[in-house]
Parts: sequence; structure tokens; C-alpha cells
Amino acid sequence: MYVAVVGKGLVGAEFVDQLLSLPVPSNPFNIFSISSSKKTWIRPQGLVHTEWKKAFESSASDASDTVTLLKSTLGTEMETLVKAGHKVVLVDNTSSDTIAQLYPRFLSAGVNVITPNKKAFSSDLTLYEEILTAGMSSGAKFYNESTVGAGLPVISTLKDLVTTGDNVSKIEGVFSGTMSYIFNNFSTSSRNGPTFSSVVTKARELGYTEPHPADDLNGADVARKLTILSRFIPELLPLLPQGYISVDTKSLVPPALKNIATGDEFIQALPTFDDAMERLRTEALQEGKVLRYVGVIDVATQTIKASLEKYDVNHAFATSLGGSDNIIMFHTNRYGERPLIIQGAGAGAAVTAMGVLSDLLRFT
Ligand SMILES: NC(=O)C1=CN([C@@H]2O[C@H](COP(=O)(O)OP(=O)(O)OC[C@H]3O[C@@H](n4cnc5c(N)ncnc54)[C@H](OP(=O)(O)O)[C@@H]3O)[C@@H](O)[C@H]2O)C=CC1
Ligand SMILES: N[C@@H](CC=O)C(=O)O
Ligand code: NA
Repeated sequence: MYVAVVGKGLVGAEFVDQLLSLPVPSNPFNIFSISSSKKTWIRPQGLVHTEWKKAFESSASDASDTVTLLKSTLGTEMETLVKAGHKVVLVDNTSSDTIAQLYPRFLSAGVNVITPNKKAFSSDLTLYEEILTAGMSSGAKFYNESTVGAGLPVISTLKDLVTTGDNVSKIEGVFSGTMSYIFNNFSTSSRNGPTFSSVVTKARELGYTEPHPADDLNGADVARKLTILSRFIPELLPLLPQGYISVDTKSLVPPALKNIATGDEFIQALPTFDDAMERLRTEALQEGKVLRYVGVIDVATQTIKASLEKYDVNHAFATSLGGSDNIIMFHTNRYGERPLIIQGAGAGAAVTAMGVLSDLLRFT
């Protein structure tokens, strides 16, 4: 089985490490290519866990940008392998919209796609439907478990509930590892705490944030996850024609910081926002509450919402979450009295790459 890896950042590099660490005699995977945004190494030789990154820098070719290459020679080579009867999997470890737009082309050519990249599944419904149609026409599959809850089995659980005929009435919880880490540390039952900007900076250092942290703080990351999950529930499929943009979303990015181009500049400017967040924290504590950023998909009322809420200091969201924990509760007919709950780290390279690798192992 041939694996073309696009993106070798935090998640992509960890994914390659984990793939190369699988037991050798039973490892059915042949890494066909590894790409960053500007460099590609086709048919890499002698890849060794922990040492491949150095070899990539010296051996990868930077003749073309990766999107162009995927649309031309690299894409054609992958399609030739499919025609020769091989299984080929494109692993997109980027957050690129442009790469996401290529999924229908690859799927219809029989190339399977797995990815933690939320873009394709949470944008326009048209692209999502093209992906479904392309997969059905060729039999190629897409798996995207790490797009929601990183390695936590959220999407596979929802698919199992729906395909076995359960009725999902509501999904609710904390869907962002970054927001979870921020508020678990910033808003507690204690009067004094760290500044908002300092916990955001730490979340970024820990690898929880999107490449641009504003994509977490503006709620878009949660809105995208809610869109992805909603699209597995047949009655909600038409509800978000423009994808995550149609979700009722509370942004925590003040207007003055909205158009900052890079993540570094955004982090530098963030302390100007500390006083406003401090006021929210104090207000909540005066009511005996903490702040948590949550998402809800309510099937009955067809409401999909990402918002900052206050919870009693004894509520499960205040007491049982730590680190980058996500908690996702499925309310269904079969889990009527007590919801099915999934909880654990919802961001970070190791757990995200594990979700991507477990998707890849579905092909064995
Ligand atoms: N971090 C986490 O906890 C989680 C992340 N995810 C998702 O995983 C994905 C990767 O995240 P992360 O590893 O943190 O991001 P990084 O920014 O660390 O890495 C992104 C990688 O993608 C490459 N890249 C970007 N654009 C292109 C392009 N057009 N063509 C080819 N390569 C490209 C970059 O290349 P270059 O090296 O040249 O810059 C880089 O290697 C994102 O979609 C994110 O949403 C999902 C769940 C959790
Ligand atoms: N930035 C995201 C990463 C996982 O999807 C998050 O914080 O949850
Ligand atoms: Na997941």
C-alpha cells in the first residue's frame, strides 16, 4: 500500500514517526512521497524513525510548489499506481484549503484520502457532496477521525450510532483542545489566575492551536467541528449550506485583532485583550461560576451553536476537565437516560497523529 504524505509540521512529522515505528515485518505501508509546502521527496529511500527529517532536508526536491506537483506529476504517478492495482492513500496533514479542494479529483481517481484537516468537510456543502460522490464513483474512501477530538473516537462513534439506526437528538461538549486548555487554566474557582494572553501563548507552545491561533479564538475551529459532525446526521445535512460560516459562533477575537496576518503578530498583540477577559472571569466568579467554550448540535430544534458559557464551579465541565481535554456527549434514543460520553486530550501532535494513523490502519 502506497502512502503519499502531504504536510510534515507538528502532526505530519509525528505521523511519519509513528508510521515508521510500526512493527517492521507486518508494516504493509510504503511511503511513496513526503511533502512540505515547497519541497517534495518522491520514493524516499532508507527512511528511519527519528532520522528521516534531516534526510528530507537534503534529499527533497524544491523544484515546484506541492499543490502544482499534486495536480501534475505527483498526482499522475499516484493515479498510475491505482491503475496498476495498488492501494494508494493520500494523507493530508496540512490545514490547506487548496489541498482540500483536490480531494474530489483524487477520490474519483481511486486514491483514498485521510486527514486531520477540517477544511474540506466544514466548508461549502457543494465540496462535501463532491467528495461523497467522488468516493462512491470509484470506491475510494475518506477518513477524517482526527478532525474532531483529535485521536478520540468521536467520528467513528457517531457513524456507528447513525448507521446502526440510533437517533441522535443532541451532541454537546467542549470541542476545542485550545479553548479547553485556556479556560481550564484561566477560569477556575480561585480568585487569582494567569493572564489570558499567557495561557493562549502556552496553548500554542504545547501544539494545541491551529497554525494561526485566531482560528481557535474566533470559534471557527469549533464551528468547523460542529459542521463536520452535523454532516453525518442525515436530517442536518442541508442545514449548513455554507459550512461553518452558517454556525452561530461567538468569537473571542476583538475587532482590533481580527485581521492580523501571522500567528506570531497575533500573540504579540494579545495582551491588549487581557483586561476585557479579566472582567469576564471576575464576573463569572462573583456568580460562583467558571467560563467554558462549548458547542451544541440540537437536532430537534436544528440549532448549531458555539459559545462561551458560564458553569457552576461544581459542574462537570468545571471539575473534570484538565489539559487539552475534550468532552463530547451524545444524547440518543439508545443512550436515553445517560449520554454516551467521550473524554480525553483533544489536541496535540501525538494524539492527533495517532488518530490519523488509526484511519490509515483501516485499510489493512
Ligand atoms: N495540532 C493539533 O492538535 C491538531 C491539528 N489538527 C489539524 O492537523 C493539521 C496540521 O496541523 P499542524 O501539524 O499543527 O500544522 P503545522 O502548521 O505544524 O504544519 C502544517 C504542514 O503543512 C504544510 N503545508 C501547508 N500548506 C501546504 C500546501 N499548500 N502544500 C503542502 N504542504 C503544505 C506545511 O509546510 P511547511 O513545512 O513548508 O510550512 C507544514 O509542513 C491542521 O489541519 C490542523 O487543523 C487536527 C487536530 C488536532
Ligand atoms: N486547534 C485545535 C486542534 C484540534 O483540532 C484544538 O485546539 O482543538
Ligand atoms: Na477524533
